[in-house]
Amino acid sequence: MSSTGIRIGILGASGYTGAELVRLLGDHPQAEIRALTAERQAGKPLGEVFPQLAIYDLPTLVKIDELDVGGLDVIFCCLPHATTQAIIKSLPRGPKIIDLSADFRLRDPALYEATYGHAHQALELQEQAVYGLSEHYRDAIRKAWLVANPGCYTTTAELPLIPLLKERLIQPEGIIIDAKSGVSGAGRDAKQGSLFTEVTEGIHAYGVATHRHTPEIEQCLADFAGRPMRVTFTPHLMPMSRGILGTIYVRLAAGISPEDLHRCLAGAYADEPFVHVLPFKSLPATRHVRGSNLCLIGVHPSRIPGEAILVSVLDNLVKGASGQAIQNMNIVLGLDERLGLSQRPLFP
Ligand SMILES: NC(=O)C1=CN([C@@H]2O[C@H](COP(=O)(O)OP(=O)(O)OC[C@H]3O[C@@H](n4cnc5c(N)ncnc54)[C@H](OP(=O)(O)O)[C@@H]3O)[C@@H](O)[C@H]2O)C=CC1
Ligand SMILES: CC(=O)N[C@@H](CCC(=O)OP(=O)(O)O)C(=O)O
Repeated sequence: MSSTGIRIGILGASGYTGAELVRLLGDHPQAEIRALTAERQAGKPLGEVFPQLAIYDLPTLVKIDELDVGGLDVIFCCLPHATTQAIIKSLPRGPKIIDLSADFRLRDPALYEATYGHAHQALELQEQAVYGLSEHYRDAIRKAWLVANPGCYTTTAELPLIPLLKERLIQPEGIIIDAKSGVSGAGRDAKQGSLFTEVTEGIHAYGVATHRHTPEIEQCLADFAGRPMRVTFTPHLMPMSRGILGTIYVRLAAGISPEDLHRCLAGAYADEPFVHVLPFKSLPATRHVRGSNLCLIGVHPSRIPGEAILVSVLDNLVKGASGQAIQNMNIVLGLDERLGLSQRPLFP
């Protein structure tokens, strides 16, 4: 291992986002994976849990209390909600932390409690966390030691909406986000709702009017709209392993056309390596981003005058989680944001 390498620990490496980090970091020229943790799978080589990762020379999975934090530059935290905050609080300070859970995303403690059903266990850390939507919080991320990586649905919705709200091209009221996700978004843990028989050959809405990503989306959009935001967000579970597609209905501001929205988005993301706006009226599909850190956005006129439809897609495990986490690590460390993220979409 090179002496200039970034020494990395991954907490929760036996889960989907942890495994995805290992896959992606295999292409990062400076990443040195020094520690991997698991709970039930502790004691095993990661290649036994995920045979596709057996090609890498990796440390054995250990429990978190066996971790040597002092030897690490960066920790990716891929643990379940609520578990995460107590664990991060207990770690010695030093390494930069990129947290993939929802624990440090909501800034208002009362909103956190109302959304997650319990009081936050590490409010002093919450105040120091920076929201990690890379393209829009870059300056704050550069200075952060604790990055709250956004949720997968939230990234899908926020990337197309932020430039339009910032430029006042759409009305802040009446935004509808209809989103569909693959089942890996629910994690690897065995759950009734993730069973083949519950998911195959069908689609269903869930979390209607209550999903915990709604306040996260509203908090982020309010940062750019300069006013409180309320949105309608409905997630659906699809019979596919990866991918999210968000169809977003917006009302145009006075005198604005759907073409203006397209021009704004294309301009806003022209220099971004991971967000790409398709030609006007072209629409993206989840298979166009599978396995990559890309978010693709399409803009289409509505049949209803004064309205427009946006379609946004990403891979929930990459731009929606582990890919964006690596992008954030690169920002925090002052590296080229693209390092380790050159994977092309796997099509079809
Ligand atoms: N899946 C997705 O698309 C996305 C997930 N996220 C978030 O990222 C985080 C990780 O998600 P994901 O990888 O899907 O989850 P998984 O359920 O697939 O993995 C969870 C990991 O945490 C470990 N773990 C579970 N409980 C404990 C505990 N009490 N102490 C220590 N380790 C524990 C598990 O170990 P073991 O299996 O060995 O018990 C496993 O390695 C979650 O907070 C999730 O909400 C964010 C964006 C997208
Ligand atoms: C399909 C599915 O179950 N998806 C998850 C969201 C996963 C994710 O991005 O988000 P968090 O990090 O906030 O968990 C859900 O609806 O809760």
